[in-house]
Amino acid sequence: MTEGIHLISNGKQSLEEFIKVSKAVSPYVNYIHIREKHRTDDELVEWISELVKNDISKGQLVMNERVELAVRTEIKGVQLTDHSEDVSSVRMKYPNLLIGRSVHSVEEAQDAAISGADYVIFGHIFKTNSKPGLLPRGLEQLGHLIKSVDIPVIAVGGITPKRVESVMTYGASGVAIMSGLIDSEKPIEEAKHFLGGVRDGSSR
Ligand SMILES: Cc1nc(C(=O)O)sc1CCOP(=O)(O)O
Repeated sequence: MTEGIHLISNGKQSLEEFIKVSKAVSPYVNYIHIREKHRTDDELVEWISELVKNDISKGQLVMNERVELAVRTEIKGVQLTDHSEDVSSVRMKYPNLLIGRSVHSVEEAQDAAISGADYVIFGHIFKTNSKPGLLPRGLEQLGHLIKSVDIPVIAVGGITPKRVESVMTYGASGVAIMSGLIDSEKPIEEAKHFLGGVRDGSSR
């Protein structure tokens, strides 16, 4: 299942800081994405092994872009982008790997779906400091994109607990969150709010 809550690392925390947040929120989130573009493969292998030592399941971990590293470390999945290997070639090589694709248009989403992605992440929906200077795409575009594909669409960008219900009402299967959990002073409380929103929104 790809629905629910995806936590995404912000590329700015130390491993220790990220482990702290991950441990706190892991009971409330479905997936934990390691999105640390500037780090070496060796560093990321260490991230995975330390997260696992801290009771984060490999089944919860998703690696941004680095497919071979995800396969080698036997974690759950990869999040592909327009800079990474194609969905179709990854799907052909690794039939059982969870494959998400980050998309920014209906065309990209449809291509990902046809190519065998399990889900797409679409954004950014709301204005967010994590994507400075770029116009948000908004709920209407989210709703339109969701209707144009038959795989789950996860909403990303400026997601707060209060906004979860609105994206779920537009048909999202879940939300991906960076600052809403990473920068929170009370990540457990915040994660519970996010989870409440996802549950209420999806039961509509
Ligand atoms: C990782 C990411 N991808 C986006 C996209 O639009 O594809 S927006 C984003 C950052 C989301 O951060 P926050 O939860 O702090 O708004």
